[in-house]
Amino acid sequence: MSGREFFTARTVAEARAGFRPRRRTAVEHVPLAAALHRVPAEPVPAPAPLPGFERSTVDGFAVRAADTFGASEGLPSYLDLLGAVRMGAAPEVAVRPGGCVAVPTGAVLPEGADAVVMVEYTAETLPGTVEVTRPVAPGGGVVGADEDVAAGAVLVPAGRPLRAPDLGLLAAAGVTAVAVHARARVAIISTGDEVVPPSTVDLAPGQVRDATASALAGLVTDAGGEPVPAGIVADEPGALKERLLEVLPEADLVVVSAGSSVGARDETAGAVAAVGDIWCHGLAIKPGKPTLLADCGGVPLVGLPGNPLSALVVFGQVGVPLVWLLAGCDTPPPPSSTRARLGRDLASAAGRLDIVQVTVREGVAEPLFGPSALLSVLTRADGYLTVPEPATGLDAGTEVEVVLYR
Ligand SMILES: Nc1nc2c(c(=O)[nH]1)N[C@H]1C(S)=C(S)[C@@H](COP(=O)(O)OP(=O)(O)OC[C@H]3O[C@@H](n4cnc5c(N)ncnc54)[C@H](O)[C@@H]3O)O[C@H]1N2
Ligand code: MOO
Repeated sequence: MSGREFFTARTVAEARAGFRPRRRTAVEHVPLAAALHRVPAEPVPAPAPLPGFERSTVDGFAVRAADTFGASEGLPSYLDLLGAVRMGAAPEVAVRPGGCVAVPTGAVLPEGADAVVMVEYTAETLPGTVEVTRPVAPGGGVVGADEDVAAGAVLVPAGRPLRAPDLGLLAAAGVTAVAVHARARVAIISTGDEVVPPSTVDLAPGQVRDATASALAGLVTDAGGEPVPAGIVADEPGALKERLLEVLPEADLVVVSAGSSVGARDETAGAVAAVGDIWCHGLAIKPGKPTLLADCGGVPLVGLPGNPLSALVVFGQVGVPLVWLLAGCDTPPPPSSTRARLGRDLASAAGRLDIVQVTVREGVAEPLFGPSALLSVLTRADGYLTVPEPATGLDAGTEVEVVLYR
């Protein structure tokens, strides 16, 4: 095989299914205040039922439902008002046949009652007597002692990033710390003789500031990972291998941008082959074909195309799911998306996944064209659509799903 061709090219679907490291980050305990979007390492069971007591869900009167059957505006049921339940306190009075007890929303249901009639369907025309003008069924206006969560049931599952309501449920159950996977540490290496740090004020002819590393760090953070900046490596034989050997022991994932294409100075594949096994070199995706995936002694490595736009597109497709997976999350939280009509025809090649940047205005997705060398195509896009691997294109007017950037 000529050294100027990609070898072991794969589809994105193959990479997602087959390039799945076994490695997972360690488990740590974090307080609820630091647990948002973290991934529980184990399901968290409820230590006790929730809400823990039978509870009114309305402001009204606790009753025996049977005492209200047949009640109407014309022929109300008349019940003796026996007392009231205070919030946050045990009831001091029970409901007996023909009686009722005033209860606020959320109060303990007094003994003897099996329903709460809403205050709107009652009137206190005589002191001590409550007229009920609408029947309530047994269980109406009440939640059971374990209706939210039964004792021992799962409050939050393992492997799904915690959302705001999860924190609320854990707090309600008195669980104030959670065992979660540590954030995946993602070492980010840029390569190229022309690439200089963003802080460089005056550029020599041909130099470019490192755009990719900062943007990748953002994607890593968004995916719950911890970006570890690992600098810029020149296109010198041996330099990348040396840097890889430095960062690998401390990383859960290594990302190398540029140098994986077919140019004479493209050193990435050689350096990676020296420290690990290349799983694929060349991915059937546009943009982003010069992508490399490797296993470096259990640490996955993603070699990205040099063009920053392509690097970010590929990292979104194959890198972001890895950052989640390494931290124990099999199924990353779905991005928000919207349906739109495609504004014009799109051509594609069968067997290749196309990622097309679009704007969305009034339900129409308009593709943004331009070479992958232009990063601003990404900053102007509202989101992207995909032309699936088997398709040869999409016709204008087709309904498409646009994944939105946030
Ligand atoms: N003969 C061919 N030439 C190219 C092909 C091809 O198939 N045949 N593919 C093109 C595609 S597509 C891409 S993408 C690039 C990828 O090349 P490399 O991964 O080897 O990357 P470089 O050549 O080093 O860089 C490409 C481009 O990106 C700029 N760059 C690189 N790193 C950064 C960074 N951190 N920040 C900002 N800009 C960066 C670099 O200066 C180059 O302009 O190859 C095409 N060529
Ligand atoms: O794959 Mo290049 O990554 O299309 O710009």
